[in-house]
This record gives sequence, C-alpha cells and structure tokens, in this order.
Amino acid sequence: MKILNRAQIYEADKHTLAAQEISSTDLMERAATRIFEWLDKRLQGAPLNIHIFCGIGNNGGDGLVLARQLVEHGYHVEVYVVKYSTSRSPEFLTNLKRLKARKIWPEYLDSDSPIPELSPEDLIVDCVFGIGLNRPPEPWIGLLFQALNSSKAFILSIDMPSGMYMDRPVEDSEKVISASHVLTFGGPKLVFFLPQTGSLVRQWEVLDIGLDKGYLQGVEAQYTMIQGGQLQSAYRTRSKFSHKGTYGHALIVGGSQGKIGAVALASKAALLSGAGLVTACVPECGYIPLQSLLPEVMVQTTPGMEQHVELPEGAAGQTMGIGMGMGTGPAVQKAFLSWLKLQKKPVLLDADALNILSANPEAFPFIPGQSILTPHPGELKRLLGAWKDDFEKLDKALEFALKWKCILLIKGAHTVVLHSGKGEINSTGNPGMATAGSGDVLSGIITGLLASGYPPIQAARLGVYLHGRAGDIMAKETGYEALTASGILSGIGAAFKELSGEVTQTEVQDEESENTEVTED
Ligand SMILES: NC(=O)C1=CN([C@@H]2O[C@H](COP(=O)(O)OP(=O)(O)OC[C@H]3O[C@@H](n4cnc5c(N)ncnc54)[C@H](OP(=O)(O)O)[C@@H]3O)[C@@H](O)[C@H]2O)[C@@H](O)CC1
Ligand SMILES: Nc1ncnc2c1ncn2[C@@H]1O[C@H](COP(=O)(O)OP(=O)(O)O)[C@@H](O)[C@H]1O
Ligand SMILES: [K+]
Repeated sequence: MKILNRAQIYEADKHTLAAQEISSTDLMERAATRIFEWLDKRLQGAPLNIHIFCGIGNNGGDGLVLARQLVEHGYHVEVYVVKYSTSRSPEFLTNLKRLKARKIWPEYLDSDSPIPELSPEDLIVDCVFGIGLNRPPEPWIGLLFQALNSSKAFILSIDMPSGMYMDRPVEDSEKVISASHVLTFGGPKLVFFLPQTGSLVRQWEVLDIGLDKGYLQGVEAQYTMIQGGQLQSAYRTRSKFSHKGTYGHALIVGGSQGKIGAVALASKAALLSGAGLVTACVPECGYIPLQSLLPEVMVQTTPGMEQHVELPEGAAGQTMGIGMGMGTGPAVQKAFLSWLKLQKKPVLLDADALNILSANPEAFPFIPGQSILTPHPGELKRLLGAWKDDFEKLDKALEFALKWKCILLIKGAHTVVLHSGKGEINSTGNPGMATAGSGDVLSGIITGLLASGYPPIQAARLGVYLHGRAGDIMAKETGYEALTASGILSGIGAAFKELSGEVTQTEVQDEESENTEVTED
C-alpha cells in the first residue's frame, strides 16, 4: 500500500474529479456517505448523542454532510462549527446551506464559547482539521481539543486527528485530538506510523471513496507499507531436488562472555529461516554452550577467551551476519575494522558491529554495497547523531542509506526499511516484541534469507515482516508480557507457512487487516 504525501492526495482528488466528471461537492458527498455507512453499520440506530465538530474547510464539509445523513436516518446529532477562520471553503458553504434547508442549526464556537457538555457515553466525530492543517491552531482551539480528549467519549476522527500535520511533527501533543479511530481517505498517512504522532492514533482504517485508480496506481510514493499480500510473490518455494547446498551457508559472528545467547538466537533464527547450513562463530567461552544448545549449528571459535580478537574473513559461499553480543573492546574493534575492509559482498551488520562503526566513521566507505544495517534506536543515534524529531530521523536515515548504498532499518513498532531514497514500513509486530534478544532473532532471520539466495532488499523486507508475524502468532498464545525472543523463534515456521500460502488466503487477509488497522492496543 502506498503512503501518499499531502500534495499527492490533493492531486488524486483533482484526477478523480476530471476522470469521473464529478464536482468536488459530489466527491465530498461520496466520502461522507462512506463514513455514514461505516457508522450506521456499527450503531444500528442506537439512540446515543453524536457531537460533530466541524471546521470551515473540506474536512468540516465532510462533517456537515455526515450530520445531514445521520439526522435523515433518525440519529440524535449536535453540530458545532469551530470558527477558526473566515475563509470557508465553497463545499463547506454548499453543505451548510443544505443542512440549514433541513432545519438543522449548528452551534458556532469561537474563542469565547463555553465547551459543549459531553459525556463519556457520547460519540464525538472530529472534522475540525483534515490534511489542510498548515500552522499551529490558535490556543483556544488547542483547549477545545484538550476538553474533547478528556471527555472520555469515543472520538472518531475523519481523515486525520485534528491538530496533527501530515508532514511535520506537532508542537504540543496535548493540543491534538487523541483519536479512538481514524477513518482516512487515499491511504494511511506517514504520521500514523511514527512514534511521536502514531501514539495519538489508536486505530486507523482506510475508507475507499473511489479515488481515481489510474492515478493511485501510477503515482510514485516515497513510502509504502510492507504487507503479506505483496510479499507472497517474492516467496521462493523449495524445489524437490534441492539439497542443503542449494540454500546457502549463514555465518553468524558475535558473542562475548555473558552474551553468547545473542549468537544462539540469531543462529537458530537463520536455520529456521531456511539457510541450508549455519555456522556460529564465537570466542572460546561460547564453544561448549553453543554446541550443547544447537545441535544443527556448527560452531567455530576464534582466539580470545571472552571476546573475539580476530574475525573470520568468511568463505566465498558464506553469508555473514555480524555484531550481536560481540562487545566493543579495543581488540575486537581492531579485528572488526580489518575484517570490514576484506568484505566484498553484502553482510548484515548488527549491534556492536554498528557501535564500532559509529565510533569509526572513517570506516563507512568500507561497508559493502547493499549490506543491511539493523540498529535499535540507541545504536541508530550513535550512527546518525541526534535528531530533533521523527521526520529528521527519517531524513538522516534516508541520506545515510543513499550515501553508503546500504539498506538501513529503523527498528520499532513499525520498522522502516530504508534504501535508495525510499522507505518501506512494516505492518506486523506487537509490543510483546519489545523484549531482550528480539533484535537478534530479526538479524538471524535476515541473514538466513540472504544466505538462501534472497536479494538483500527482499531479505530485509521479508525478514521484518516474518519476524513481526512470528511475534503476532506467538503472542496469541502467550500474551505480550510472556513473549520472549525464543517464543518469536517458535513462530517463524507458522509465519513462513502463512506466507507460502499453506493457510487459506482469507486467513492471511484477516491477519493483515487486523495488523494494518490497529496501531496501538
Ligand atoms: N481527496 C480526498 O482525500 C478528499 C478529501 N476530503 C476532505 O477534505 C479535507 C481537506 O480539506 P481542506 O483542504 O479544505 O483542509 P482542512 O483540513 O479542512 O483545513 C481547512 C483550512 O484551514 C486552514 N488552516 C490550516 N491550518 C490552520 C490553522 N492552524 N488555523 C486556522 N486555519 C488553518 C487552511 O487554509 P488557509 O487558512 O491556510 O488558507 C485549510 O485549507 C480532507 O482532510 C478530507 O477530510 C473529502 O471531502 C473528499 C475527498
Ligand atoms: N512495540 C513494538 N512493537 C513491535 N515490534 C517491536 C516493538 N518494540 C520492539 N519491537 C521489535 O523488536 C526488535 C527489538 O530489537 P532490539 O532492540 O535490537 O532487541 P535486542 O537488542 O534485545 O535483540 C525490533 O525488531 C523491533 O522492531
Ligand atoms: K479531522
């Protein structure tokens, strides 16, 4: 699914009007009718109080049409017009006339108006600002939003939670509508996935308002979503006459005294992701535990009891994932920097490999092209330097990935895979995955996929998707708190089966809609 920017959504609007020979008011009527149908299906005529707060632009216009349709169907509706400006849009004015023609009289709110009385059982529909917000709302509007939030009523935001920009961070998150549910048009908005703004959107859903398909298919979006349907074509089936050599050899390098588990998790994940052979390379202290833990994995040691003092160059047929639990002592730093210079093909760099890189930026040019870097937020900050907000973080990460021709992940609730100036946002995963070793499992999955022949970008996008699905599948059994990295390993098989189509298409779609719509529990 594409994530369009503001200009592209307005453009989709224009193309729709031209291609379908309809007016902007017709499109507004259609959009609001979809909202009405969505609400009516859920409310079934329930006699609750519905408070619709409208702005004076087209988001407000949507609210006026919705009010008219709800009243016509017998709902109890109060309409408020939040007068933040005098330049009302033509479509707003047309629908205000239509509303008044039906003897529905809105209450006008300005800076002196008292806050309307609201009860937690009421339904608030938020149509104050949509994608048109372009500057901070006046303080009285912020106070109104705060009052709506503290009413504890269910808030349905139309298109955007009012007060949230499409393309920049908010100044004060208390002065933004905290939406219970957002019905959005033209695809999800980037801000729904970013930590600072996504936390204000509990659930979102795209309403199909019949925007021009030609435009939507042709438009190039900088951000897209990673979803199972799109990945099924990338999945490679295993052929009957294949053998373990067909699926490559993953070499997982890392570990230090007390952190051998990181290599164990990554090695097992690589194996479970289809690599034909897996070797774990650890300092001496890791030999016995790994041999006892993972009978399928070969174990290689390097000199050094507690930390690596040398690193394996890697044989031609091996694909390397390096850094988990490795430590950053002077000997391992030196070994890593010499090792990096010898690498010619893409590698996966995680954890301490990234910490060493960050401390030695002169080594960036040696990162082999198409390598995959998987920092967590702390490691990312060391790599890129501090950022002031989520947008600057994305820009810095995009620039880094472009400059060093690598694939950089921003891990989190919605992991972003950045490469070639673009970002792909993952749709799977849950808060139970915020647990020790979860990232080691991800690195192992991606290295396993790389080893078995997936091109780097596919290995990265497939890896984050499968990792999240494995976590989602297992969380159904364990709940969030008891989900562990080993638990995520246990879900990898089911995640692959689902992707490969061994479960019915409908089941996969069910899982996906659950995950794309719900951004926070
Ligand atoms: N194709 C689609 O997806 C469809 C979209 N539709 C709907 O249209 C909505 C977009 O409507 P919109 O362009 O009129 O913008 P909206 O958000 O109502 O804001 C109104 C105006 O407020 C102003 N303004 C901005 N910031 C301000 C501030 N802080 N304080 C005071 N004023 C401020 C600014 O005007 P300015 O003052 O800058 O000239 C802005 O233009 C969209 O979200 C969706 O609900 C559907 O109807 C049909 C199909
Ligand atoms: N709230 C969350 N929702 C979904 N996934 C999450 C969440 N928190 C963390 N994750 C995922 O868990 C992994 C954590 O990685 P990382 O912090 O490197 O773990 P570790 O260093 O313990 O192995 C990442 O893949 C991240 O996307
Ligand atoms: K809104």
